[in-house]
Amino acid sequence: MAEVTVGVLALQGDVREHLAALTGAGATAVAVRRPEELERVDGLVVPGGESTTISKLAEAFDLLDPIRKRIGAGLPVYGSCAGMIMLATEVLDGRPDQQSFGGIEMTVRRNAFGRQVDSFEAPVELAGVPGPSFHAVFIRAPWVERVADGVQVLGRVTEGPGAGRIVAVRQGNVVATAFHPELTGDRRLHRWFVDLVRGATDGPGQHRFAE
Ligand SMILES: NC(=O)CC[C@H](N)C(=O)O
Repeated sequence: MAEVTVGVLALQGDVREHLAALTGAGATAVAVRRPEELERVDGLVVPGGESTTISKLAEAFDLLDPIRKRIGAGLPVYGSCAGMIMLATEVLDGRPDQQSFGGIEMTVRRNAFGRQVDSFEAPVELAGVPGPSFHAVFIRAPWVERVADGVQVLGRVTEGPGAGRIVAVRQGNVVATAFHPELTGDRRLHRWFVDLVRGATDGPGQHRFAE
């Protein structure tokens, strides 16, 4: 199987958990803090954490535009929770100066499930990922309020206060979930993403556009 290097944006958030999950899924996993490090990866994970902080640090570390450009050139990217927010073209309830990388034409609402359900767990089935429902962990999670044509809805909350809400999406090579598979032992999503990276990579630094 082709070896692929997947970066984890290491500015803030649950970086270590994603690095471990990617290693477990068969990729070479590296932390990305500088533009030079970004150039070497075949795929990128934007972790959960705090999107306002990740946004500020991405600007301070000169990563905002390089990441936008690589996404535009077809880089496979997966974002969980705050990472989902960073991949949205429109963010509701964000800070006025909050920036995102874009990549998925969608509107997300930060902290959407509200205070009473700051954190909760619910089963979520993901289209394209075989096996039983994910035991999805939501922590001050966003939900997706609108998707443009061309954005595939991969999963919705099936139970509880947010039942029916979209919490997993894909547009081309860019994938996002409102929940955190990196916090559970379930590696199916990371394996699926590593396969997506393999499929998109013809050689180091070469990326095709998604089907
Ligand atoms: N667990 C998380 O990543 C929380 C996301 C956080 N509420 C934000 O707006 O970025």
